[in-house]
Amino acid sequence: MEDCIGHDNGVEILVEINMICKSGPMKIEGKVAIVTGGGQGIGERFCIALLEKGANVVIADIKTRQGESLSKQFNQKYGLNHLINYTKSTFGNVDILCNNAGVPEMEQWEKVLNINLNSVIRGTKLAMEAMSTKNGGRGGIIINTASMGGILPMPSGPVYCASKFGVVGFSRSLDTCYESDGIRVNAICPSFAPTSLFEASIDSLVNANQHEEARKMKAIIISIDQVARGMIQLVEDDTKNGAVMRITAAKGIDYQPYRSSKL
Ligand SMILES: NC(=O)C1=CN([C@@H]2O[C@H](COP(=O)(O)OP(=O)(O)OC[C@H]3O[C@@H](n4cnc5c(N)ncnc54)[C@H](O)[C@@H]3O)[C@@H](O)[C@H]2O)C=CC1
Ligand SMILES: CC/C=C\C[C@H](O)[C@H](O)/C=C/C=C/C=C\C=C\C(=O)C/C=C\CCC(=O)O
Repeated sequence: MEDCIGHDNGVEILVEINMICKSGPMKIEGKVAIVTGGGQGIGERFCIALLEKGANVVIADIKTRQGESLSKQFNQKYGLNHLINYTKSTFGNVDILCNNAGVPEMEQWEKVLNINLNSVIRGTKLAMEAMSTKNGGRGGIIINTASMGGILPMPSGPVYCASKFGVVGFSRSLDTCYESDGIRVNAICPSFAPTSLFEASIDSLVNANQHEEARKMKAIIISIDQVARGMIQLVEDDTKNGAVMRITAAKGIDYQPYRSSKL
């Protein structure tokens, strides 16, 4: 807004108009995104969706046919810390972080918590340092992939469920960071989607003769593309901060309602 209307309330109007202009949807084209677990499944669709919107996408994955050597190199050499520094030094900024990597329930339950929760916390903290307007960054958005298993109990995967409840609580607790650092943090909670992780979970149930539980999970399956559309909605809508998006067969994309109380 170059020219001034000339009198005091003109300036107020200018400020007001500026504020209105600033609240448009976040433009993804040209932004820099990181997608952990981007080698397949939901993460791969996240990469495609962000690429289709013109973002530069850094894929961090330990197991992908196409870029396995790069991913291994990435992960061996860089890890999350170097991943973010590498992204910032290569592209100048980190604007979007999808903490998406995850593993299903397994015997080594500490691994489930380490990857599904600790890495989400670590990645969020590191990205916030890179993104924060307090550190010369330009702000940004962090999408933490939780699960409907982060809202509802999951007898078939109690530790997995605990990790996802943790992701939801952690993400919701960071809603003050938009005001202080220009960073929005949201959680996305898909229901069952046809990926390797889901298939591994079905196999475990079938092997344990829990055929009815497996049938129930398959009955409420959603599409991976639906999840990617939900992620894009969270990135583009800058009114979404500390939000918990649900993606279910029954209700499509909606948001978990919470009482506004905080501790
Ligand atoms: N598929 C489903 O039914 C649902 C999945 N989710 C969540 O979505 C996210 C993505 O899972 P899916 O695409 O379904 O599974 P997937 O197994 O198809 O893809 C997960 C990707 O993450 C990668 N990964 C695992 N550990 C990693 C690590 N330490 N560092 C880097 N990459 C790592 C894997 O190599 C894989 O490429 C996970 O957090 C999962 O818990 C949430 C709700 C539903
Ligand atoms: C052990 C892990 C096995 C599979 C994990 C899956 O990958 C995924 O993370 C878990 C999904 C869990 C889905 C659980 C319930 C889904 C319920 C519905 O979709 C019910 C419909 C609406 C509920 C919303 C409401 O209460 O209004």
